[in-house]
Amino acid sequence: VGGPAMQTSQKDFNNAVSQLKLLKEDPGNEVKLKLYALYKQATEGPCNVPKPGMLDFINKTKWDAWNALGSLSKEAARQNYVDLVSKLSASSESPSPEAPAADRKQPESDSLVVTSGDGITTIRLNRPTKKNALTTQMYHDIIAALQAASKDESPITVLTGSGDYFCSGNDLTNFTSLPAGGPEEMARSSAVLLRDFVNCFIDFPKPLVAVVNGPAVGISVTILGLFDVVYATDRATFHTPFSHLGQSPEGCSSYTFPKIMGSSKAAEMLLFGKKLTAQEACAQGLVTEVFPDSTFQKEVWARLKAYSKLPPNAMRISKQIIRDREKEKLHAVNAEESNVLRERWLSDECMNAIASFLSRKSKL
Ligand SMILES: CCCC/C=C/CC(=O)SCCNC(=O)CCNC(=O)[C@H](O)C(C)(C)COP(=O)(O)OP(=O)(O)OC[C@H]1O[C@@H](n2cnc3c(N)ncnc32)[C@H](O)[C@@H]1OP(=O)(O)O
Repeated sequence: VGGPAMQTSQKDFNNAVSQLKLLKEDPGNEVKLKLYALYKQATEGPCNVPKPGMLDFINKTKWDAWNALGSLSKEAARQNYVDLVSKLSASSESPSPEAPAADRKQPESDSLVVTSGDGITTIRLNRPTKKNALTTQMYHDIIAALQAASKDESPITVLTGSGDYFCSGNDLTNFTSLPAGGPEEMARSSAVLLRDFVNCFIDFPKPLVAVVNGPAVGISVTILGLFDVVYATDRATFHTPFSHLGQSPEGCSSYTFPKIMGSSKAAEMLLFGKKLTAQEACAQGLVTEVFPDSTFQKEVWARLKAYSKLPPNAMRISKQIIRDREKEKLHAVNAEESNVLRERWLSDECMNAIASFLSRKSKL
């Protein structure tokens, strides 16, 4: 680091600080945290202030990030800061690689990719380095993608993931960017977002298939109870660590899971966070069929392509008959679960669990 670091002048650093304010896109919380830490290190040197208390989430996370830079020199921190800002400026100026389809609003971030072809609209979670954890933006993008898919030409809609995970559930850093209204406002807006997100799955009018390409955690497991068909690789696992996180069930799972697998198996998952293998999830009715990982993609897509040639109106109407009987109940359950979670998110149990996940991160 010594050589190039020495070449970064104070002027380059000041320019980078100004350039950052001109970025067209929000770089996201993790990058902002990194920038904060590098800025502090570059201007004040190694972290020299007392660690904030456990429940002072934001300041503790910032402190952890700064402290994690250890004895990095001011010059090296300046260089890293300048490099990072220049990378961000370059990527925010590069044009989008794909022209938006005329009838579909493209997702706001590249963490979600929506494509259509062979009679199938595929919504792909595309944040593999974070195990496809769902950011707030991704919830909004999935809602928009489902609304568009409900009106598009494809008879079948699929949700799947990129990389080795299907999805690691809610991105736990979502809870660290507190709005002006503080934790209460954060909990309120998250509950509204959760309710709207789950409502889209309840109301989705066509066959909705989950292609579970790897382990699934939290909300990515619970919503499976609202899909019509769930295909899983034999590498997939399914767990909902709600109690570990001081949280409670969502995605209508407090209603769908007992119905699908019986109350005691559902309780083992929802209360104790028991992790199921793909075979177990299939035996309990949460998964429709399990495929060997080596042939998973080939077999599943071949089958879905064949199904997509079935008469689309017949499939919609059949789904409607099945779903309509349950809709009112599902909406009521969703509203209740979202309200309960709103309070849970403000509990010490939940705050401590999230703080503990975040401090695990900062040590990595
Ligand atoms: C507004 C609506 C709210 C709806 C609420 C829903 C409730 C839930 O979904 S509860 C479930 C929440 N999810 C979790 O508790 C999972 C947390 N993650 C993990 O336990 C582990 O990361 C893993 C078991 C998924 C994977 O472990 P592994 O050792 O293989 O990989 P890691 O090194 O831990 O992960 C790589 C990378 O990804 C980050 N990451 C993974 N999952 C999340 C997550 N859920 N939130 C935030 N970040 C996540 C992880 O920190 C690593 O990041 P770095 O490389 O930067 O360290």
